Amino acid sequence: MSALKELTYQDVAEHNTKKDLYCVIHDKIYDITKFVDEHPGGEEVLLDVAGQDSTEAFEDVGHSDEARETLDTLLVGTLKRNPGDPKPKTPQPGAVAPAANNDSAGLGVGLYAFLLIGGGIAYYAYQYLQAQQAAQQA
Ligand code: HEM
Repeated sequence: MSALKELTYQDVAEHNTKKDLYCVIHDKIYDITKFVDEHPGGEEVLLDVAGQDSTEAFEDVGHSDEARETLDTLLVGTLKRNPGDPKPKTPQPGAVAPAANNDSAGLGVGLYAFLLIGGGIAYYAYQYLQAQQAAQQA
C-alpha cells in the first residue's frame, strides 16, 4: 500500500468533481472516485459532499460494517488541520463526554444516613422500653 498523504482542507477541496472525488470522514481522506457509481445510496449524495467533510452525512445514514470496510480500501491520506479550518463535525470515536452521574454516590450517602438514624432511634427505643420494664418491676 502506498504511504498515506497528509492533505489540508484546501487540498481536499480541489478534488470535488465526479472524475476526481475526495471526501473527509473522521479526519481521514478517502478517494471515492471509483466508488461513486457503485454506491448503493446513489452518486448524488457523494457529489454533494465532494471535497468536504462528510463525517456527519456518512454517520447519519448509519452505514454498515461492510460500508466501513469499503471505506478502508479507499483511504488515501489523513487530514492536516490548519488554524481556522472547520472543526470535526462529530466527536471523534472514544471522545464521548463523560456523563455526570453522581446519583449512585448520592444514594450511598442517603443509605448510610438512613441506617445511622434508624439504628439510633431503634437503640433509644430499646433503652426506653428496658427502663419502663425495670420501673414496672420495681
Ligand atoms: C464515502 C464513503 C461511503 C461509502 C464507502 C458508502 C457505502 C455505502 C454502502 C456499502 C451502502 C449500502 C448499505 C450499507 O452497507 O450500509 C450505502 C448506503 C447508503 N449510503 Fe453510503 N457510503 C459512503 C458515503 C455516503 C455519504 C457521504 C452519504 C450521504 C448522505 C451516503 C448515503 C447513503 C444512503 C442514503 C444509503 C442507503 C441507500 C439505501 O438503502 O437505499 N453514503 N453506502
